[in-house]
Amino acid sequence: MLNKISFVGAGSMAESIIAGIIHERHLHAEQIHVTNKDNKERLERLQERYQVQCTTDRKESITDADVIILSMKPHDLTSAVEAIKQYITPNQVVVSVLAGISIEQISSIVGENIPIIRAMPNTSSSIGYSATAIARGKGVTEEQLNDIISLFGTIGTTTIIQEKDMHTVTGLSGSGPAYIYYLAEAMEEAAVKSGLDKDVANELIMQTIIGAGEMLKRSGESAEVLRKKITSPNGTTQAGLETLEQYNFQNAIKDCVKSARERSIELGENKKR
Ligand SMILES: NC(=O)C1=CN([C@@H]2O[C@H](COP(=O)(O)OP(=O)(O)OC[C@H]3O[C@@H](n4cnc5c(N)ncnc54)[C@H](OP(=O)(O)O)[C@@H]3O)[C@@H](O)[C@H]2O)C=CC1
Ligand SMILES: O=C(O)[C@@H]1CCC=N1
Repeated sequence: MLNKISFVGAGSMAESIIAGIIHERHLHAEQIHVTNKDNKERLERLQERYQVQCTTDRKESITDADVIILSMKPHDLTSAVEAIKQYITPNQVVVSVLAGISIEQISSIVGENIPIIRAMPNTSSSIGYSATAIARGKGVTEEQLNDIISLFGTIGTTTIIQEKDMHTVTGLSGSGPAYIYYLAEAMEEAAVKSGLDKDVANELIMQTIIGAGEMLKRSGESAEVLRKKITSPNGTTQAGLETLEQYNFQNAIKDCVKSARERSIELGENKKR
């Protein structure tokens, strides 16, 4: 049972999780504490929007928190943790949503005696639709793990994975919503170019994506089978898919996920910012 959670980092991902938790009423706003580097306006905005406890006082934010959620960019991890480390105790659990950074790396900065969990949510958290992968570090108790599963469970699905798979998951479902939005942008542009009203196009695209997602979830059939059911011989879908093939669409997607995965590895190796 969580009484206080503390976000260190108040950007897009922190806000998506906060919005989801508040929306699902998993915790009261006053149980959620948020701090960032130095952007006071951003903290004020979050406080106004969600009534969460925003402060630049790191001691106040960290002390007595059951969970500390690290939600800064990977290159800010060391400086952010150095500033809060003195207030973290072994009965707290640190959850990192950072791409690429391993539990071992976090542990070496936070302290070997602090339990650490890695989570890879996505921005659909804000409406309770995240696909969150969770990897457990050494020293995390069953109770702490269950608390974290239940926290992320309020903002979408949770899947326990081995930490070695975190780079792949980051490139797949962490970044994944952006690939879908990119597709939606192109579909909208094509529709508008053919004379369709933008709002009409958006309504149809949106429902098409939701419907396809729900079919994948509920029909019990594979993506391939579902695709084939739409593709009449010599019909419109076939014509569309043949064009995608000419552009090597599937290879582009495979390379997209691969590049994101490789970037996650690179972030962990601290090669390039
Ligand atoms: N965006 C996404 O879809 C996803 C992101 N992630 C991960 O979440 C993390 C955050 O990403 P995102 O929210 O997009 O990033 P943003 O750039 O939107 O936010 C970063 C936040 O970190 C804060 N910060 C920087 N330095 C410090 C510090 N020293 N102490 C405390 N806070 C600090 C910033 O504060 P200030 O404004 O004051 O500088 C800002 O609030 C990344 O590690 C990313 O890999 C994971 C899954 C999905
Ligand atoms: O682009 C990024 O690095 C982060 C991690 C996953 C999604 N956004």
